[in-house]
Amino acid sequence: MALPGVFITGTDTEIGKTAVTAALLRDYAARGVDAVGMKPIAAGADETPDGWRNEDALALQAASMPGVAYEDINPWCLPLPIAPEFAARSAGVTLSWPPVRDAYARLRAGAQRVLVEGAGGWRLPLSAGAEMPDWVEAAGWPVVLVVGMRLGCLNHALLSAESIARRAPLLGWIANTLPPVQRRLEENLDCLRARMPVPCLGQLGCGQQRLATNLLDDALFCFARESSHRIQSAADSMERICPEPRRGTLPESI
Ligand SMILES: Nc1ncnc2c1ncn2[C@@H]1O[C@H](COP(=O)(O)OP(=O)(O)OP(=O)(O)O)[C@@H](O)[C@H]1O
Ligand SMILES: C[C@H](N)[C@H](N)CCCCCC(=O)O
Ligand SMILES: [Mg+2]
Repeated sequence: MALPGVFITGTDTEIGKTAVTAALLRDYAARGVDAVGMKPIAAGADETPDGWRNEDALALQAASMPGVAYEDINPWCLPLPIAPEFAARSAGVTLSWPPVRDAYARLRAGAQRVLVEGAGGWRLPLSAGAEMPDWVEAAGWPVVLVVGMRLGCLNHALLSAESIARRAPLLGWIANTLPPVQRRLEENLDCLRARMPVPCLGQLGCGQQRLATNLLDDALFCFARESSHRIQSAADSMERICPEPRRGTLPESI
């Protein structure tokens, strides 16, 4: 079964999307699953002899299966560490979907899993008429929400889940325990487990490097099966409504 990429978004910037994505990639590697991380848009980069390089994209490349080109991991690498729309303006470029679409196709052709890290939070503006959810919808990526467990995360998590569900399938959420560990952490986790519309797929602890991928895989395979059933039933319905003409019999209307 061809699995779609999974879009990893977060309740904010700097809340652990990269830490969680890299930890998931390391667990896939330990399980012998060929997995690759992607950072379509990165804002904040250093100039190197090989070109501009972003630390998130490098971290994902390091945690990915070997031999993946940086340019496919990070098609849009912008020098300034600011909102990508403004960083693109400063760089004299306009963020567009085709380079991301083509790079993703190459990554997906060579890997069993592709984890696509967003930038900032879910509704990231990209240009005058586009936001990141437009690309996620175009790609058909299901979404996982990383919740940075810090004061304020309850509201951010619930609002993000509500907004994501309007545009894309939300597979689940992952708790990331950033330092310093928030007060009453367990009560915050219990509150989200009770209120979030989708299951918790794991928790990355403080300073941990690995995160089990089994719950993510369960949710992803379930999504892929349901999607293929929907496509098949739509095809079946079309067949019933307008069956292919049998050879040698032309419809009366011609
Ligand atoms: N579970 C954790 N334990 C310890 N440090 C963490 C943890 N999660 C994140 N951090 C640290 O917090 C900082 C922000 O994390 P990270 O870069 O993953 O955030 P992000 O959401 O990917 O940010 P951006 O929006 O810029 O992509 C980093 O210095 C990272 O090492
Ligand atoms: C530069 C930073 N580390 C992120 N890569 C980009 C964060 C974009 C935030 C946009 C916003 O204000 O919502
Ligand atoms: Mg990141």
